[in-house]
Amino acid sequence: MSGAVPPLEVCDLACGYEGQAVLENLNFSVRAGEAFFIIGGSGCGKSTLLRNLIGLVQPLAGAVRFFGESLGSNDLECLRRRSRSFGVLYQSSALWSSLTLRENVALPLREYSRLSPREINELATLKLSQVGLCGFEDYYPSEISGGMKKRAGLARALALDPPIAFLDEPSAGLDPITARKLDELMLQIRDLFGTTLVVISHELGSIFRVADRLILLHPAARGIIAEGPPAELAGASSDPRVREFLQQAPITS
Ligand SMILES: Nc1ncnc2c1ncn2[C@@H]1O[C@H](COP(=O)(O)OP(=O)(O)OP(=O)(O)O)[C@@H](O)[C@H]1O
Repeated sequence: MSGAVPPLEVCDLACGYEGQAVLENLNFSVRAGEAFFIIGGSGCGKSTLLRNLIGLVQPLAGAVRFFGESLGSNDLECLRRRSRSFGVLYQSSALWSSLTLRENVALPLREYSRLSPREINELATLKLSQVGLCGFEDYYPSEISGGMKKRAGLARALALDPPIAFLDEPSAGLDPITARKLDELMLQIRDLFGTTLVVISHELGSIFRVADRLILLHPAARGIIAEGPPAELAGASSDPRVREFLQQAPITS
């Protein structure tokens, strides 16, 4: 794996609003096939960073590279390249309420693939079954639970088999059992499909169950104060801010 171009690389990134940096001098890279978490307390800039990573907002400085390439701004060709490079599960799941789950998952396939309508239907059905929603293809988002919405959003994020999936606070608003099942699903996706997961989270249970490595953001530092495997950082970091954040959680396998 060493020497390979990383799926995601962030170089000297500064991001913020109206010229004011919320985060600066960010440098990190994500390895192929890992579950990489971006964590930190409220207001440290997790969502701001995510918006910059997925191209919703242009960085104040620096670069975001997918497999060594900057994906540029928002013309149609860039959007196509982005849709092939990564999928996104938004915090709200962002499903279209007037479409069934199958139709929601079919949307990116209609937009960015050359498959026939029949193939798109079959693939959307397969994607839903891969996230445990077999039998719910014709349901509307209003007819399913919060956990099922997250699964459907994940199926849509993975519809085009992107090598990277960004997941924004996937367990937010879920009860502990549903959150745990979603964690298991994330691990299955990483292990079965080799998808590189970039997960925004402040759910410590999820961090310790799923993350291979993480970066911890801190608002006062306007950047990264720790990087590495969660258990290693919780046990060995000399920075009290890191221990304070990570030691609130029971460490589970
Ligand atoms: N659209 C915006 N315009 C100006 N400032 C913003 C905007 N969105 C966020 N901020 C500011 O940027 C900082 C980081 O916010 P951000 O939402 O990225 O943090 P977060 O870590 O995602 O927080 P949370 O966990 O509560 O969602 C905060 O000080 C916030 O007030």
